[in-house]
Amino acid sequence: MSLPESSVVPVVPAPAPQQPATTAVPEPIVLAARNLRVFYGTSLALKDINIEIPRQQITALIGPSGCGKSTLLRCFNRMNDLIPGAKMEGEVQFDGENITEPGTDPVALRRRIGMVFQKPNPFPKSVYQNVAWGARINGYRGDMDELVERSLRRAALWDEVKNKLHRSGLELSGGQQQRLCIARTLAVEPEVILMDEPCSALDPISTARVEDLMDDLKDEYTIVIVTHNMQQARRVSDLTACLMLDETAKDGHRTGVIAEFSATDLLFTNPKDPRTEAYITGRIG
Ligand SMILES: Nc1ncnc2c1ncn2[C@@H]1O[C@H](COP(=O)(O)OP(=O)(O)OP(=O)(O)O)[C@@H](O)[C@H]1O
Repeated sequence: MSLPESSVVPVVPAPAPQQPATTAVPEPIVLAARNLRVFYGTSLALKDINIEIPRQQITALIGPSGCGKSTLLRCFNRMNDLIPGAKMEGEVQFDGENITEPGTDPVALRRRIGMVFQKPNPFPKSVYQNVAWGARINGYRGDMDELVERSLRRAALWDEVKNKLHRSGLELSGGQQQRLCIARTLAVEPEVILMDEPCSALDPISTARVEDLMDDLKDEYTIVIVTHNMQQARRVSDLTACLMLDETAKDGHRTGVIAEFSATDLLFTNPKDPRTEAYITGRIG
């Protein structure tokens, strides 16, 4: 039955309920450096490094070549320990624990803080073995097939490799190899993923896939990425630290410092430090 026109009551939207004023709750800090200095031999590579990395966010480290981005990244899982002559002073905290203390087991630490490198570096083994490797040496007792599939799905690679799990990982394209390395890292179930220029060896399409993947992964993981590509930092990261060479060093040493650390949008639209502005506008290379 149709209603007479006069009985149709116009729908007036109910007033929106008053929203309480909210302030964004900052994510808890998962990694922090406090008064960190890093030496290679007698050469001071980084000084006065103070930074707090929030959980489940993407933090980008940018800055000119040689300012210490990769050095800082490697401090977070003690990868610098593997470089003869490298030494850290100050504190690096992971979940509130100072991981520079001699009591920290770097191997156990690297299980919780995984790393993806610039150049995809799968082992010369099958796709399956590449993913299973870390879990196996850590004594994983669950269903390995399930873990391999889950890790490859999480790395957005499953559909491309599900029919070639037992082919060499080296037969994949560069972009697929990098996602395989990410799957290998995820299979160890880390909390943090450090990425050192993960796209610099990839074409634009593969780069876009890795960037999309990073965006997906931040629901579960904290990501710290070193990138030379400022557009990439802008696209993917929530926070950006801009490192610079310290202009006050008089002894000829090239020492990196953090010039500015803030929300990515802010850093790129309204940099507070003239060195950041010079870098992001291309005046410092
Ligand atoms: N293994 C090493 N041994 C000695 N010095 C090193 C080593 N690795 C880096 N350095 C020095 O430490 C400084 C910082 O290097 P690092 O690679 O961390 O900078 P970066 O900002 O990541 O550079 P790039 O953008 O060119 O990769 C540089 O002066 C570099 O020469």
